Amino acid sequence: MVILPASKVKIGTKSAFIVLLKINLVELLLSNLRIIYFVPGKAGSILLLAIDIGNTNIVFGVFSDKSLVADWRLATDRNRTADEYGVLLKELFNLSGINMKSVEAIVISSVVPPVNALIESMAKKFFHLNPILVGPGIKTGISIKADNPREVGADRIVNAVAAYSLYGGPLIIVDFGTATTFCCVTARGEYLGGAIAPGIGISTEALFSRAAKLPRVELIKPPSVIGKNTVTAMQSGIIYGFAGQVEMLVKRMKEELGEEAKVIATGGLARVMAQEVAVIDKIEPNLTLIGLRIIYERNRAAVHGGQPCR
Ligand SMILES: Nc1ncnc2c1ncn2[C@@H]1O[C@H](COP(=O)(O)OP(=O)(O)O)[C@@H](O)[C@H]1O
Ligand SMILES: CC(C)(COP(=O)(O)O)[C@@H](O)C(=O)NCCC(=O)O
Ligand SMILES: [K+]
Repeated sequence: MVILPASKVKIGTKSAFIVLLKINLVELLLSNLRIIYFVPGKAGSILLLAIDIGNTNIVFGVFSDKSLVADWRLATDRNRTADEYGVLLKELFNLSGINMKSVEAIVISSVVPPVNALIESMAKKFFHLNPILVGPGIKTGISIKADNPREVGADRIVNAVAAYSLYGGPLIIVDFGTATTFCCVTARGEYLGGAIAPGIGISTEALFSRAAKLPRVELIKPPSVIGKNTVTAMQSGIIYGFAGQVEMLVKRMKEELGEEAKVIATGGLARVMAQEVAVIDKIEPNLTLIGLRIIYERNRAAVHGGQPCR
């Protein structure tokens, strides 16, 4: 919004000044309406808090209906207490101008079981809600064809739900998290399985912690594939090495699927990698949060009888 100070409006243009003033007043009104619209909780809307507990980060997403209105990342730390997570979250809600009391449901996906109880007790104490944990008994809407569906990481299933709902199948989902996971979904929405590789962050961590002369490097693309110094040589090995890993696995998976699958990338390092990997069709940074929202919708009637779960 632009408010022109009266001193900047030339004398002799009184009517222009009035027009400008009117435009500014209308804009002021509209921008305030926008603020009310975009800061749910203030407008009394019902919110869903989706929590994705990964091995490196816990991602929190607040949905107002289908829109993600805020998302925050906190480090996964099993030594933190429920109170500490609660206070951090309260602060983040306040900073975003969202009323915590407007959260009517919480849905959680976790691949770090020791942290579950912590986050569940935070949900009870700070939100007065019993969260839904994605796991056995929760309807996902996709059929899992892995040998043992119970052992598949909840984040992989939630990603598959979101990607299938957004793009249809066949699909290959690549999640650049603590591990790099590859998941295949058929045209009919069946989860087939995939691959689990050591993640980029933990692999590079191993490299510089185990080799005395190798420094910690920034994960950026070097000027050339042939590195001219230790840092650029490491960046080349990491960026192009992992790009090659993705290309090879995707190529072989497509061959095995026998169909031209769409490739969707997510996870903390998806953006960096997608620049170097031609086979990635789409980046969805919030794929897991989107999947959690969809799963909540599919289960809300069964879990709460359609009522808020307070
Ligand atoms: N916004 C970000 N920008 C750059 N790197 C990130 C970002 N978020 C996470 N990372 C890095 O990506 C890796 C995986 O993170 P994340 O996807 O949060 O893992 P997980 O889901 O396993 O907790 C980590 O090495 C982390 O440091
Ligand atoms: C493969 C994973 C470690 C990935 O976790 P993340 O990188 O998101 O922290 C997680 O999905 C997991 O623990 N899965 C269980 C094994 C499986 O999916 O078969
Ligand atoms: K994850």
